[in-house]
Amino acid sequence: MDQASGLQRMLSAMVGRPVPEAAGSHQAGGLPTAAPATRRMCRAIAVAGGKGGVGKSTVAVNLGMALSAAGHEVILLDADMGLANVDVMLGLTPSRHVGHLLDGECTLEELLLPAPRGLRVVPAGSGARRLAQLDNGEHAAIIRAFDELAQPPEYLLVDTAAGLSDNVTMFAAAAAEVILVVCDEPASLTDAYGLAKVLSRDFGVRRLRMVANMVRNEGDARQLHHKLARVSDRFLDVVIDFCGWVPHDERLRQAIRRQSAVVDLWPSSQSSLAFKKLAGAVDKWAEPERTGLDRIAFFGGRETPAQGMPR
Ligand SMILES: Nc1ncnc2c1ncn2[C@@H]1O[C@H](COP(=O)(O)OP(=O)(O)OP(=O)(O)O)[C@@H](O)[C@H]1O
Repeated sequence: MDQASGLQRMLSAMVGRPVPEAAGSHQAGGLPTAAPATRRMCRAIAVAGGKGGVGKSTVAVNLGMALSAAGHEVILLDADMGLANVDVMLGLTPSRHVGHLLDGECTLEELLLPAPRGLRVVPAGSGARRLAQLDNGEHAAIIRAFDELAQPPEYLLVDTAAGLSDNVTMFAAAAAEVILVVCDEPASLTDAYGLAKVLSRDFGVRRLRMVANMVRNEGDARQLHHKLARVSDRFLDVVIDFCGWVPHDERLRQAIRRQSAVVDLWPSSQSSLAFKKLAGAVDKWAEPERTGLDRIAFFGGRETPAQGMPR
């Protein structure tokens, strides 16, 4: 069995039906061991997933707020350029967005919008086609703007768009960590696999994390991870670690309708507790090794001042 047809079979088994063949595949490879380091490095975490509607923005907003509520300095960049939704989800009313930054009309500092629990948001701008098709120089300008912050955050959460556009891959590859949000739908698994393939093959990303969203319990979440990891272990040069799960929770939908984060509105709800647990897990991650990579990255090893106290 050649490698391509092997992948085909595995993908079909993963989603329970035949899957059209994708171009190219990769040999499995090793993962460099992450070196322990101090907890004061600025860390960028992209929240991605490939498929639309799997809960990327929900995870980015609530994980960001859970980290912020635990006393960390957190900025959330809405990187769904041109179709901003983080500000809408949180009921914020930005007067400027990333487009104004690119045009030199404001600094990144001036763009930061305060949200509940100490979270700060960089809005993406809505309805601007130009923002949905940024070129590499513009991606680099946005990423570099974070180097100019007088007080760099401890965490930068980057909420990426759906799909595999440069807006997704450039921002994801520039982050030290990438969380793939996956739900129990065949297209979610295959799209997450597709994104993992592009990030590993074209950008040299060697480790991803997976959060299972809208699942019933941890068993289902781990099963979902197993399906994805089984195929990626075999065909991609990237390791996908399980990093947590969020239950399907009606409270979460209600919070979104009220333009609030569930973590803020109903801190004891099932999903809020899951986001707090996820935040605790994220805060225990070791520093990733990204040595030898020749690409633009958020912060590039910059350190942040000492952490604050829980809010
Ligand atoms: N754990 C959950 N329980 C219940 N509903 C959820 C959960 N996670 C997300 N949702 C709902 O799913 C919908 C899509 O979520 P969200 O907008 O976060 O997805 P997305 O991946 O960012 O979508 P897009 O790629 O289109 O921006 C929202 O209505 C949200 O309320």
